[in-house]
Formats: sequence, C-alpha cells, structure tokens
Amino acid sequence: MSEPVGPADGVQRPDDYRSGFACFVGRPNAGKSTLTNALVGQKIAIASDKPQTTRHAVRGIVHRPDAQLVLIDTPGLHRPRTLLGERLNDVVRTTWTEVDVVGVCLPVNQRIGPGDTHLVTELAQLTRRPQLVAIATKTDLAGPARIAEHLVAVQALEQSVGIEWASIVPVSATADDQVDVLADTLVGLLPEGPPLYPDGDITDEPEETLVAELIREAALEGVRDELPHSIAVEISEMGLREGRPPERPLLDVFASMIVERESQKGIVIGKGGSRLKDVGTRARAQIQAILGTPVYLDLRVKVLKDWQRDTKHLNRLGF
Ligand SMILES: Nc1nc2c(ncn2[C@@H]2O[C@H](COP(=O)(O)OP(=O)(O)OP(=O)(O)O)[C@@H](O)[C@H]2O)c(=O)[nH]1
Repeated sequence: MSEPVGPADGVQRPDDYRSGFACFVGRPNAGKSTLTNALVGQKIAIASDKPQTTRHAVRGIVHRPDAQLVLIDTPGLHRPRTLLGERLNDVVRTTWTEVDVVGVCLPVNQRIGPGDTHLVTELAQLTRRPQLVAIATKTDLAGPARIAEHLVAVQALEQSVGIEWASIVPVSATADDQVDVLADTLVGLLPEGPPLYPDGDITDEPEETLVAELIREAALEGVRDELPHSIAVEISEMGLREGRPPERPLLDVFASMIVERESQKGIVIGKGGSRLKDVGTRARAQIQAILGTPVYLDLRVKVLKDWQRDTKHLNRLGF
C-alpha cells in the first residue's frame, strides 16, 4: 500500500519492531470510527450517530516505540440498492484482503444478528484471510452479565461460521476502557517490519478529503433520516490566502454541499439560511481545530440530480 521509509530516518528501533494495517468492520453505528479516533488519539475519521456516514477509507496511524499500526476506517457493508451501495461494498471487501488484521466490532448493547453473521461469513470466504479479532464495543452501555452473555455468543461464531478469533477484546472507546489492551492485541498480530510512514503522520488522507468529511459531519448533525445518504461535499478550491503575514495565515475553503433534489436543498439551507450558517460555523471550528489554521469558509448548496445512481457523478465526487 505504501513504501516503507526504511532505516534512513536514523531512529533506533527494537529488532522486533512491527508494522502493518488493520481495519474495523461491523454493522453501521458499531463504533468503528470512534475506536479509530480513540486509538490514534486525535479525531480523524468522522463519527456521527447516523448510520453509514463513513464513506472514505480514512486512515489513522498509531505510533508506538515498538510498532506502527495503520488503521483504515471502512464504510459498513450493507444491502446495495444503488450503484454507490455496490461500490461501497467493493471498497470494503478489497480493504479486507489488503490488511493484516480485521477487527470485527460487535456492540455489547445489541445482540448478534443475521447481519453480523453474514459479515463474518463473508470474511471467512475471503481467499486471503487476515487475522480476525472480535471487538465487543461499547462495554460502558451494558452490565457484567450482559457482557458475559455477549462474549459467549461472540465465541460461538467460531463454530457456526467456521473461523477462529485470534483474540476477543471487550472495549469502550468513549470511556477509554481497554483501548490500550486492544492496541497491544492488534500490534501483536502485525508482521515484523520497519515503519510504513514517517513519524508524526496522523493520517495520509489529503487535507481536502479531511475538510470535506468535517463539513459533511457538520451538515449531518440534526438532519432528518432520509438525508444522510444524499449529502456529498465537494471542495472546489482550498489554499492559504496569499499576501498574509506568516504569523497570521488564513486558509480559504470553497466548498459545496451536494444534494439530490431541490426539496433537500431547502432542508440543508434552513429557514432564512439559518441551518447553512450553523453548519458553516461548526465546520469552520472543526477544520480550524484540526488543521490549526484560521479558516475562511465559503459554503454553498448544489443540486446534482440523483448523483448516487450516476457513474459520472460518483467518479467526480471520488467514489
Ligand atoms: N456509549 C458508547 N457509545 C459509543 C462508543 N463508541 C461509539 N459510540 C457511539 O456510537 C455511535 C456510532 O459510532 P461511530 O464510531 O460513528 O460508529 P461507526 O461504526 O463508525 O458507524 P458507521 O460510520 O455508520 O459505520 C456514535 O454516536 C458514538 O458516539 C462507546 O464505546 N460507548
């Protein structure tokens, strides 16, 4: 996926230094993005309480003295109803064959259902199967008895589906419980090898993608259920404004939120433009916090009719 940086950086590392890729899978809302953020220690993937909002394979990199773990955050596998749905599923499957470890997120506050079984069955059928770790997420939402019952059900998947968990780890990303244990477990399953990325890189996502995701996240807050799948964000231009003193930089961002129908445009803009203004303010604060530069954000709304069903539009929007 990426060339190792090699020993040329002059940093002393233990002989058994490990490096590799992992990704989290699981039903929508299983806590994959939140876990990625907790492990990396900085917000990089979008988390929202709306299902299926993680569209891009955003990576976070965990740097440790003994290892480098590159996390890839994939969208949830779902029943495809559109071309976009099919493409998302393809992205997920391809990612699985490229990583060393797949963490299957199974939230303790939900029983293991047909969707989970289907997912693990798909993993079992891969020709090149990565190591599998079962992650019982959101342990803060259940008592010990329920967690124990859940872990038994997780274990039972081994027999019913024909896989073997390398490990089963209960974790709460929001309460920071067992996140370190999970990191150790994932690192332990990586092959020995030099770092894949230079020190200090949190994510190799281009900044424009990150900014687009942050705007999308702000836009999704508080909108009605039917809208999330229909919003995409396109950055038309982004760059540091020229002629500013070096100690007072300003990042110009020109972006459009793209919806499928005229009627959705109204929802996104809100009464007298109030929602759009809110979204802009929230997104600007987030971009500023993450990139560390004051931001001027020009945010518009565009209608691209039925973009989810149109190959040309999907390609243009980076799917
Ligand atoms: N109580 C609790 N809530 C959590 C935990 N982890 C995630 N959540 C919440 O669960 C919701 C979904 O979390 P995400 O991290 O966005 O889930 P996801 O699996 O990435 O979701 P998709 O992008 O839809 O696939 C959010 O509201 C999170 O705040 C946890 O450990 N405890």
